[in-house]
Amino acid sequence: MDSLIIKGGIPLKGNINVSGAKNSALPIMAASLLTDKLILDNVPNLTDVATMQNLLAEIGSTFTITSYPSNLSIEIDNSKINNLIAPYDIVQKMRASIWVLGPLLSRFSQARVSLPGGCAIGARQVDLHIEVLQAMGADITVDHGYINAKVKGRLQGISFTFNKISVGATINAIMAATLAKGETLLFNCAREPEIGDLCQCLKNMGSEIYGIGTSSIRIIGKDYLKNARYSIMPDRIEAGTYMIAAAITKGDLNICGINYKIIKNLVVKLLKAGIEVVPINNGLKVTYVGKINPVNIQTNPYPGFATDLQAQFMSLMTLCSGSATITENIFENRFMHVQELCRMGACIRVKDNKAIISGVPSLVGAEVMASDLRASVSLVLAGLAAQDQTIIHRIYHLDRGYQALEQKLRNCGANIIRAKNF
Ligand SMILES: CC(=O)N[C@H]1[C@@H](OP(=O)(O)OP(=O)(O)OC[C@H]2O[C@@H](n3ccc(=O)[nH]c3=O)[C@H](O)[C@@H]2O)O[C@H](CO)[C@@H](O)[C@@H]1O
Ligand SMILES: C=C(OP(=O)(O)O)C(=O)O
Repeated sequence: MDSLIIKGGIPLKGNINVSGAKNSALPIMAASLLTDKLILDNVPNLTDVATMQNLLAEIGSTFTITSYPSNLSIEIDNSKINNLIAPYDIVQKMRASIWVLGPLLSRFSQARVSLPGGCAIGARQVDLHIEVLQAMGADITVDHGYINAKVKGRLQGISFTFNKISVGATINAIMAATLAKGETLLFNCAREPEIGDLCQCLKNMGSEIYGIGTSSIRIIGKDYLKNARYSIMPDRIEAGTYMIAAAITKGDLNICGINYKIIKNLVVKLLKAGIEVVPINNGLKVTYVGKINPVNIQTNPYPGFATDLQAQFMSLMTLCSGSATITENIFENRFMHVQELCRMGACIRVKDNKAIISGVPSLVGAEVMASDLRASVSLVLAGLAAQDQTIIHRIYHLDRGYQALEQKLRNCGANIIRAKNF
């Protein structure tokens, strides 16, 4: 298994271009099942994208992929779908696989999808996905670890209120509703920008969707959707990670290709921490100016502070001049990085869903283990700031969500290499 070796203590300086958003590319690839052909531009070159491609190929999709230095264009042809089963061996690799359920059911009236199960960050149920599709008329049973869904004819438009905010369930419901009979009203929806991106793509495919970006979404179901082309939005979590990299390494980075508005919550917290963040042409300039103040954060559904940036922000707070509290409200087990950060000299206490961080003057390199995607990158950030050498094992998680991570960091002065089978 690959490892990363980082020699820390170098302030990062330069430009980093933000790639397309993983969490937008994945549902949009699944949404392609609602039509015969979808061409996607600015797709990030990530293992999760390859996993979604494998899953769709299993279902019968074919692909024409053009690889550019900074992204992929993917043409998905779904005109010969021949298998409505999403098998365990692919689904267990990636939770986002659950997003083929809504489109398959809505377009082909049935689907059998392996339960995605839990993962390192929490149990991650799919009850809301099932509930909303049942409300639309689907007959759903779970057996032998699979969700079996079918509907006589078409799904029906409904009025439905989610009893909990869920990105995934909102996405499955929206996709299913685009081909349902009649109008669907969804309340208490997640408002993440990636859901807006999906909706814009669905509109290009001929969907009628109102309330995009709000918690109440109205969809007028269509008999069919048409072929379309769409460019994936920039990855706000990747952008936020590099913004924190500038701060934690006492550096100065231009993060290019990100809009301030979708990352405002992090900007506000970085400003409070005493980090300078200013808009530049097509992005943000992030500069360390001599201090890291303690700042408390609480993760919450968008527009709250993103849980996908919690681990990275915790790395930054390990070096703050005081004590900061981080509260994780989305996932019940998203503090796997704490133990590893402590191996590097951080001082963190966890009580229930709160981590109390007492800032230390510096971190020291150590051998650490990556447990999930954002935990992994939080260790990279800590390693970049730490004295001496850090070795991070099990880094395959990083390739799920960070395109060309080492290259982007090296371009800004980082001393980071990947060691094979270390
Ligand atoms: C590929 C992708 O885009 N993943 C993102 C998506 O994950 P995902 O879509 O899985 O996250 P959800 O918003 O659905 O989950 C939020 C919470 O709701 C719970 N829940 C969810 C569904 C359900 O049926 N029942 C239930 O109880 C989950 O266990 C979790 O505690 O949103 C998360 C929250 O912003 C992000 O961290 C992930 O990066
Ligand atoms: C949790 C994440 O992804 P997933 O939902 O695919 O596990 C993430 O991107 O941080």
